[in-house]
Amino acid sequence: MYEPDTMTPTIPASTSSSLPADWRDLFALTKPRVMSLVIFTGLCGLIAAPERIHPVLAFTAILCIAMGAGGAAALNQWWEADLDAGMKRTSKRPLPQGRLDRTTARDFAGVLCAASVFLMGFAIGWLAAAILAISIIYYAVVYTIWLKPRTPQNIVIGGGAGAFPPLIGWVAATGQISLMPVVLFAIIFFWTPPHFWALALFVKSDYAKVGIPMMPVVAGEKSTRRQILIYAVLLLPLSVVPWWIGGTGAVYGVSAIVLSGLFLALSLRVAVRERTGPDDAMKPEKQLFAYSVIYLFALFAALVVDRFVVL
Ligand code: HEM
Ligand SMILES: CC(C)=CCC/C(C)=C/CC/C(C)=C/COP(=O)(O)OP(=O)(O)O
Repeated sequence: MYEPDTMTPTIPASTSSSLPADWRDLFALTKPRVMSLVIFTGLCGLIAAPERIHPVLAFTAILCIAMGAGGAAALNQWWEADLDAGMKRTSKRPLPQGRLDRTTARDFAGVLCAASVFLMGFAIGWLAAAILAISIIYYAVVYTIWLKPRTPQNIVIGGGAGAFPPLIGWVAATGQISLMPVVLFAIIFFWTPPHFWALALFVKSDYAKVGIPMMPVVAGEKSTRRQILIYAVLLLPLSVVPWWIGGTGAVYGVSAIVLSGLFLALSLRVAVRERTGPDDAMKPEKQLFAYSVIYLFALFAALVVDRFVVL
């Protein structure tokens, strides 16, 4: 396991007492901004699928994805409260700030996760429920507890967790797994390393401080930049596969080429760049991170638009 230089567990002592749970803190525990894209990709998977389900069932399926993903994110923060307290970016979260006690967070997370899987199973189907359960375990246990503190490949392997939502949406609509949702899974899987390492480059010192072996900390900036480029290169043809296999029309295909082309251009700029010093604002890295989020929203929106527009 990667050995940290220093550990700074600085959670206020008040977390051990029982605090009244504020709904805003519980909501924050679900990482709502990250989850907005998780929910969106799940919804797009459901809409892009060739079969329709009743709107109430569709709403229920998306609610289950939101509850499961939010519950897993809450479990992640329950487990990592000490680490979060030591990092500038995460130190304002409810647990490190002592606004919520750990038992409440754990119970809230457990209820959300269990309810999401059972509701999905009873209302939609047990295949979708099983994949939802796998993705929760993947994020909360395989990534958070096992991979994240051990290997710089944590987010490459762990990226699978966040790639499941469109597959779950698709299976909720059709009841089965086919090639298209597997390709959608692969697109998010290959998108995750550039998405995350762009951010990791400019918060590297945070991760180093608490001993998390993120790629820039372990392999260095140069290697991380090169690896970002490799994934962006692979992502371009992969994002066009849905069109190539006849799963979508030209609206999606052309959008994928344009969006992925820009993704590649921004990644290339990050890859060839040398940091100029400690005051370097890392603007290209921040732009790539911001664009990665826009990219995935736009790509999945194109998938849905394509379904309704016939050229
Ligand atoms: C192992 C995989 C991933 C890792 C390690 C990761 C990590 C991160 C981190 C650390 C942030 C900063 C969030 C914050 O400061 O609270 C972030 C932001 C974000 N992530 Fe990811 N991410 C992953 C996968 C995903 C996936 C699969 C999605 C959605 C499909 C996603 C969507 C987002 C969004 C929308 C933001 C921006 C949130 C904001 O506006 O602050 N991420 N990600
Ligand atoms: C349905 C379901 C369970 C979906 C999974 C949702 C999902 C997006 C998983 C990806 C993992 C993720 C957001 C990691 C954030 O990294 P981190 O937790 O290491 O970030 P932090 O340092 O901000 O805590």
